[in-house]
Amino acid sequence: MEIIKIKDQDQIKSLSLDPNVMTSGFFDGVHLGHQKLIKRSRELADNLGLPLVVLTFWPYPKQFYVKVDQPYPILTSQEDKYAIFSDLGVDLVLEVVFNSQIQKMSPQVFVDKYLKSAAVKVFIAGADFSYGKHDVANMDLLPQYAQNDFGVKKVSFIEYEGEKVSSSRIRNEIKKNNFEMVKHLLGRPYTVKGKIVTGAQVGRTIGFPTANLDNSANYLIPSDGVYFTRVEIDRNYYWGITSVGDKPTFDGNKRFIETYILDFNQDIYGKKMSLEWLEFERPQIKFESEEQLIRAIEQDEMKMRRYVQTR
Ligand SMILES: Cc1cc2nc3c(=O)[nH]c(=O)nc-3n(C[C@H](O)[C@H](O)[C@H](O)COP(=O)(O)O)c2cc1C
Ligand SMILES: Nc1ncnc2c1ncn2[C@@H]1O[C@H](COP(=O)(O)OP(=O)(O)OP(=O)(O)O)[C@@H](O)[C@H]1O
Repeated sequence: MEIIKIKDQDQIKSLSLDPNVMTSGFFDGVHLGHQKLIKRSRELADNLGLPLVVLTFWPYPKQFYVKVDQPYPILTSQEDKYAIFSDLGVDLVLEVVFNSQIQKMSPQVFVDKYLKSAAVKVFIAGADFSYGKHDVANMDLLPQYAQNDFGVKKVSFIEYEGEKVSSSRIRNEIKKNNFEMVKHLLGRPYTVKGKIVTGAQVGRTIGFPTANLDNSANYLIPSDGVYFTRVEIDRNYYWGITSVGDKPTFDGNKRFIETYILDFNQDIYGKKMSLEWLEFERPQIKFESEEQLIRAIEQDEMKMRRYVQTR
């Protein structure tokens, strides 16, 4: 699978692409709905004997529509997203640099520059695919902008338990710590990845070493609390207890994602770690003393060991 970054609006034309089937979206999470859409697109492309192109974006277009100062949190990194695309048989990814210029582009110019210039024969997407402000260029209006240059195929929504599978639904379930439901909607467990970095380095030691996850990739992290997790480092798997919070017992003011890895004692600074969220255990507590915190973590560990035996 080839990945081409599209930095300016006339670049696609200069690529002189072969006629293709194209689908498009941000695909955050590459959830079950997205997977089904890509599989259908692949089948269509095979039937027509054409390659499959995914037109996607970076950064997250939602950022430009929802007025927030912080980058919008993601469910999947671009790297992981593209690995799934590749497994699903995508031939080419066009990653368009999304900016306010594209946001303001008229639907017709968008269709001309990004679809027609890419030699699209059939554009296939879910019923809610829209470009620009809502309902400006949606799947029903797209044939008008296509002007018979390409066909448009609308795919009906994939549902789970009677409700549309969507990234926003998955976000809500993560916020509610419903990791089993999230697993069903994603088709895999919710996993965040990042480097292990040094913590506050205040030199305090409570006898529970923790691996701090650097979340500069800006994954959506569950709310403050203590969680049972599964950790992957160098393709080895371990059980972990992850604390998300600002160490209220010590009046901390910085949020950490720190994991105490069971039966583990290695120097792992700088390594990449994957954290799979299994279960919420308890909220963060401001303990009266360090002693009480230590007793609580000992309890956490006992519960985790019991939990592991049930799996
Ligand atoms: C399993 C676990 C549960 C934790 N729960 C809490 C908590 O409820 N309240 C709190 O203030 N800190 C909690 N922490 C964070 C500890 O305060 C922190 O790991 C400790 O202060 C060491 O910090 P340091 O890395 O800065 O030395 C927890 C840590 C772990 C590993
Ligand atoms: N449940 C679904 N079934 C089929 N296609 C879907 C489903 N959800 C999204 N799609 C389609 O997948 C493509 C990518 O979706 P995109 O990332 O743009 O938004 P989204 O997943 O619908 O967002 P959200 O989940 O936040 O509503 C679009 O063509 C969209 O219509």
